[in-house]
Amino acid sequence: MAKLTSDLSSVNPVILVSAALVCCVAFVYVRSRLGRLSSSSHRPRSPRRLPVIGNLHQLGASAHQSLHALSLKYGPLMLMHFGSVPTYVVSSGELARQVMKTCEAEFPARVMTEASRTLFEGGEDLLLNPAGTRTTLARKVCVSGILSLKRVQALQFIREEEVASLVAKLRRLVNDDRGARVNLSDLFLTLASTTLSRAILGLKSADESNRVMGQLAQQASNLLGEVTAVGDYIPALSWVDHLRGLTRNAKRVSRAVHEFLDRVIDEHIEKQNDDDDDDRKYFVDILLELQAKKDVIGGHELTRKEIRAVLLTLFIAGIDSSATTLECTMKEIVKNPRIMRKLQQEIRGVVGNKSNILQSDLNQMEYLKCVIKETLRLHSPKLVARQASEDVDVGGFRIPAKGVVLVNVWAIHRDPDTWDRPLEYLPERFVDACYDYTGQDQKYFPFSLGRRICPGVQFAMFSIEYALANVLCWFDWELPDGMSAQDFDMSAMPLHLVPVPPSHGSL
Ligand code: HEM
Repeated sequence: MAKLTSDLSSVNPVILVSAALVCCVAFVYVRSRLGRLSSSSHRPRSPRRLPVIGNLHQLGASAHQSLHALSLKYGPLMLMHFGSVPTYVVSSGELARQVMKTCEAEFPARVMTEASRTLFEGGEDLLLNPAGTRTTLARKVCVSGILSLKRVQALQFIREEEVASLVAKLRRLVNDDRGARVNLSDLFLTLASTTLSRAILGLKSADESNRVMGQLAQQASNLLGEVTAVGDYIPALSWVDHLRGLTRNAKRVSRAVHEFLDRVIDEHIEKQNDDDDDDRKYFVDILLELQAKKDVIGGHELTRKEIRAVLLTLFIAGIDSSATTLECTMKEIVKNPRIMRKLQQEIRGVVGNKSNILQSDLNQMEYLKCVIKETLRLHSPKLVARQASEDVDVGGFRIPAKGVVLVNVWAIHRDPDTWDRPLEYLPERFVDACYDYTGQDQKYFPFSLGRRICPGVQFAMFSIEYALANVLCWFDWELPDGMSAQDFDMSAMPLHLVPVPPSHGSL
């Protein structure tokens, strides 16, 4: 002890102070490491991030693909930071089910961006960001009112007329200019847009207003898909969006959409009393009736703003998704001539000598249904977002209130543990398989799962099956300029194909 004391007393005081300082620093470091370790055990793994931008630099041109590649390293639930927004990325079916179904009450809302707040007049949209009874109201309005099976069937005349007009256009082209190619991307977009404009607002397809609404819906949809709004991720830099004109553009589109919808709603209010034909009621008429009843749910009366929001949501949700499914199916089957032949044989076998296809014929087209399911496996919406309303545990990790979750549907639909040859287009995988669109299966959910599942499934399916059956029954399809199926590039936009008279002759 004396030795020790004397030894210590003989040490230079500068060395003593330095040693004490080093010990303090070491203590603080070890404590902070231990602290971080204990809190990170409740946090998923994260790729390394940069100051300010977080992990934004790791998102390539296709965010879903970049996120999938990172998830292979960091696991099926990883934490990323897009600017200042902590985002939990889910890449397994089991975790997707937990977020979207088991914990659906804790994840009631989609994520609002500056563009959606502007378009939906402050973000109170019933469908994008609902809360409480408004959610129930919105779902009721959509599911049992405007998108019910009865209503969707009653509007079959619109699908028939619009598809007949597309077929007539193609027939004229084949007769007048054989071998000419058509821009199928454009034709499908117009078909989806005119069909929905008629069903939602009753706008006649030949009217200028139908075309204008289609364009406005497209602009609104582009705004919502705008991932480059810097302010959504780094609020301090939102002035960049002002400088780039993004904010001004969103306001302009929002104003134009609302003025347009207001005009149409007023016209329908004027006409409401003269027209009692229930089968000719459009979605806007149903909403106005619900508004007039005033007792939709708990005495809540639909406001004009809410009606506009529901109408706009239907346009945005319905047009691109339907057109993309039609376009991707045609791309996949021109790339796979065996599938095209098998499908045409089925369709033509069912239609026989009839000169038009009936809605009831579609029930016998089993292979057509498998083809569409396979298209939706590979080409349905890629990322679905949710925001937690309170702290919630997912996969053993705590996601805090306001935490954003991105479900990578693209990756789940290609999971090699679920799907044999996952990258190949094989409609046969759905023959005798029990996958459907009801969101029962965590491995396959192109229309989503849980309480936010797409309420437009039936409308979409009737429209897509009917359009494809017609386009494939009355025409054969070739690639332009003698291109072979192997050389066809799936990512080529727009899709140009050459319609020719069917090999069995009748056009
Ligand atoms: C192939 C075509 C379609 C696909 C693949 C599709 C898929 C989806 C998906 C994945 C969602 C997101 C659900 C979520 O956030 O969990 C959604 C929402 C929605 N879809 Fe569709 N959809 C299609 C067509 C349609 C059509 C034609 C309509 C209307 C006529 C429609 C109306 C809606 C509405 C209103 C929502 C919002 C529901 C809510 O927020 O609760 N969809 N759709």
